[in-house]
Amino acid sequence: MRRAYSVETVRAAEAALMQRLPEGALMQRAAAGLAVACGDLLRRRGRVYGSRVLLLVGSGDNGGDALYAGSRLARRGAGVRALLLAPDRVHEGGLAALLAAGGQVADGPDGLGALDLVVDGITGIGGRGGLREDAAELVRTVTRSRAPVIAVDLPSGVEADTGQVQGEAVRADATVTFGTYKPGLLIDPAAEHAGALRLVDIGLGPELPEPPDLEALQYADVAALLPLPGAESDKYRRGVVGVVAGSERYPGAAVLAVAGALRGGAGAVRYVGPGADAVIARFPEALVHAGPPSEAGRVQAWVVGPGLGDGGDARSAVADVLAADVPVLVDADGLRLLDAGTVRTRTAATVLTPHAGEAAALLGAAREEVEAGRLAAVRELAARYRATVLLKGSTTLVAEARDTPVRVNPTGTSWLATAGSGDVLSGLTGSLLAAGLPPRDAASVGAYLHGLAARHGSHGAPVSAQDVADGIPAAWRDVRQG
Ligand SMILES: NC(=O)C1=CN([C@@H]2O[C@H](COP(=O)(O)OP(=O)(O)OC[C@H]3O[C@@H](n4cnc5c(N)ncnc54)[C@H](O)[C@@H]3O)[C@@H](O)[C@H]2O)[C@H](O)CC1
Ligand SMILES: [K+]
Repeated sequence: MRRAYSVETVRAAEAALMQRLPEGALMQRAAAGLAVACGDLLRRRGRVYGSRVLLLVGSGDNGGDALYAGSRLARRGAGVRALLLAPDRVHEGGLAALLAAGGQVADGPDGLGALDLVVDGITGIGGRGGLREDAAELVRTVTRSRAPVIAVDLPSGVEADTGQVQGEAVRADATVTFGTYKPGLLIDPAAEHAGALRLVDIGLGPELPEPPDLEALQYADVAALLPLPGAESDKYRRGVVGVVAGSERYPGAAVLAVAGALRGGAGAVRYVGPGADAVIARFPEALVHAGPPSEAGRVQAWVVGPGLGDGGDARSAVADVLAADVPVLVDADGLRLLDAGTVRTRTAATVLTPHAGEAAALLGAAREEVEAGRLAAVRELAARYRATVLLKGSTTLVAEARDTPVRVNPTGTSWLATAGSGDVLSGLTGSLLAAGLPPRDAASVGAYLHGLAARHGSHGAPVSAQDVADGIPAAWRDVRQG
């Protein structure tokens, strides 16, 4: 499990740890780990000795880390130059160490020549807002040099606590972060700026509280949550998921939601809606029903909404399902037919799976507001609807109304931005609910498998929603084989 903490929590842990350590010890631990990561990258590109390294040095401790790491690379024979953003306000101990190791201070951003590595020590957890113009100009210059970039602690210019990026920010090939992950390293757009993540243990662990502010499931966590049938299982004990989806206008949504549901671990799928012929044609194993969902037979969870439209039938179908005493996942058109009051008073779990536009409608906010503050939006939605919310996007977030960490899905891919992939996700997640997973786990495991299935089908090429559904078994096997 990747766990992330806010800047405030990191600072408190850092302060507590520093009480027990000699002055500057933490920075030395950070710089040592950073130098190792830089050395690994330089060796992959040739060798450390004689390599040309440029440090971008801000006036805080982030710059200090870069300078001490630079001094270690200089001792290993690298040609290290430091570009100081504020020569009058620089980490003196770090600069002295670099110069003592044979490093130099660069005159300016021009005439830097070819570079083998750029180390971004402009800002870390002390950064506020988009990069100031002087720093932004420097970042533009360095980006043009196309040299590989390693970011210190965070790519400078990203918001550590939210993942937001206002204005210019460093785009790194890798980020070496200290003590713990920060939420901004796991959530887009900042996560995209960070590149490959490397966590350096500086001994902060014991000072970090439970629970973390944010967490990201890893293979082993998902493998432990997958519902596996036992010897005594039958299709009913494995759980039956009901799917209310599709309409004259969107018949395919029914087929895609059922496709996802059949691969989510439930023992049977009950389909209710006008798309029965199309569903049966594709999935003869589906149980199909005409008439209201409440007369369709017992289910352990319902999925309602994909391609449902907003007619009278749709409205009554949603109301019918929400009246049931089992977990209900509401997606797509179903979300437009929801009122917070009904959801808040349900005793059984409710899972809402909006994309940013649907989340904005549920919150009465603008879509841009949701996209600019996804973490805040998903938390607000979960609290306001007293539900588990899966906010879809390049990094999908899962929050619940209880005080548990928000989960961020690490397997997302922009290839999932294709029509119908959400229908597959809702069926898959509904199936995990019917198989008995608690709502937060069903939503985060569903998103995890969905992302992995798309990556399986894609390998860098476009995938269709059907490909994603067909890729779920391979993703499931991947997780189990770990
Ligand atoms: N986590 C740990 O236990 C340790 C972290 N270390 C490193 O220290 C930084 C945090 O250092 P701090 O001095 O508090 O702040 P920063 O260096 O991140 O940034 C402050 C610096 O940046 C300037 N600044 C702020 N906002 C902007 C902006 N928008 N544009 C340009 N410049 C900006 C501000 O003026 C300050 O000068 C942490 O990230 C780690 O790298 C320790 O080394 C080890 C322990
Ligand atoms: K940085």
